[in-house]
Amino acid sequence: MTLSMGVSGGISEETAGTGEVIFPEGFVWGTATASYQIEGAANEDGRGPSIWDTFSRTPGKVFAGHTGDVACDHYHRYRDDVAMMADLGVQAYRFSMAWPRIQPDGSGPVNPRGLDFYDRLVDELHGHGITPLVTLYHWDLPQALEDRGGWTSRETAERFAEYAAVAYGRLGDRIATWTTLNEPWCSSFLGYGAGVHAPGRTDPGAAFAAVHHLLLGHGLAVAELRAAGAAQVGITLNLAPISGDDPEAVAHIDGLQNRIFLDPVLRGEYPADVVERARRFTDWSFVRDGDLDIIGAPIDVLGVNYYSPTAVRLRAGQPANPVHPGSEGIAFVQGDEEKTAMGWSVKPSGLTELLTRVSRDYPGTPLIITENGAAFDDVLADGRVADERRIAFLDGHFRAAHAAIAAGADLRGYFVWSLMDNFEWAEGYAKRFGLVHVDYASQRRTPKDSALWYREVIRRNGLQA
Ligand SMILES: OC[C@H]1NNC[C@@H](O)[C@@H]1O
Repeated sequence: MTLSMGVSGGISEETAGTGEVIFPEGFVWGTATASYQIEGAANEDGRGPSIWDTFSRTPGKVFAGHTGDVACDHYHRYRDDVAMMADLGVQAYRFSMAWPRIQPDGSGPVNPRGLDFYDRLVDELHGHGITPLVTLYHWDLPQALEDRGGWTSRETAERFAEYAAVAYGRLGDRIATWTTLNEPWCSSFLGYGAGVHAPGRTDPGAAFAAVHHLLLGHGLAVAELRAAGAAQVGITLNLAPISGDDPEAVAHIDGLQNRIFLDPVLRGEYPADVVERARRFTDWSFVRDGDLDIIGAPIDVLGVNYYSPTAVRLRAGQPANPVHPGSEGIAFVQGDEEKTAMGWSVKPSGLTELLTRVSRDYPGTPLIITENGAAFDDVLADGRVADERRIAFLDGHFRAAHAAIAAGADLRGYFVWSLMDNFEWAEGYAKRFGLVHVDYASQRRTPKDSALWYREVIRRNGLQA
């Protein structure tokens, strides 16, 4: 089953507010994870070091010095985890492959034992009737490539395309949907600009070079995947609706958060206003003739990750937010909405706004919500996690997604982040996003109430009144 199969049947008559909501026939319900966040086995079966192995070992970078060395031990427990997904009725599973497992140095020799793991995982998924959706890169760049410049270097983009071809060569017969990158905004602006993610660099110029080479890697990988016969290719972007009273401030942040990725991938051009504003940090000389044609090659599906909206306003004297180069004088403000354990505003209507905007401004590409979910301070008591706030969060966002479909968005599926609690990057294991609770000492999995609720949503293909 491919994930962008045409959904048949119309939208049920949506009842306003909390009424019954039924999604189109064929709508795909899934869960999502990423390799470094769940696999563990960091030094097993030939896996090489990634920038996150290095970063998490750098004192002060990750909460309490947590690392992905063991994580959820998914590398060894994948059969039980897949069986657990099947029990929850999950129809599709979004996971990422660890480049350093497949090419320990990021180039050259392939590690067959790394590919063997994904072989086993994909066969287990198919054995349970669960459709795989793979992300080729979810931030665990081989350290050897970072040592040669990482995403600031054009070479990394070229090596990424080679890696994509290797991965497809082994698994292309069993994976229909291939997405190249997860959230290049995080890899570039958090990793090279603000330094709060691996590799921990704080150089805005490097961040813009990373933006370009990540996108070039995407385009080069799409060409390899197409040549190899991939059924569906795409990319996942973390996007947010930007609101505020000052149009220039909104345009500035919308440009850095959204349009600097959407425009190249879906229009084959960088937004002129972003290029001009960035000239104080870069001369864009890393862009070569023909690059934008490569980056803008058509894709079959756009993955959208949404968590929370962004609101900005002008504030005299406000220092730049290091995550948004050049944002002096722009304050990031939060409303009085409920907050998650990450401090993020809960605003389901932001999802409707985002999906309808993308559909309006970038028509013609089917959308999948590849991540949406929330961290709350879950408590396991008597073998149960009564995570009613997560249920409310998901209920609201599912309704918001349905409203976007009713407004014309071509939304094909929804992957809840995350299947299970896992390594939340700089927050380590302190933040729990899972539908399933993980006791890291025992590795015991406990489906939360939200997982049992989600099972009913999937069975019903919608929400009860
Ligand atoms: O912060 C929650 C998630 N956001 N998107 C990327 C994932 O790796 C994160 O865990």
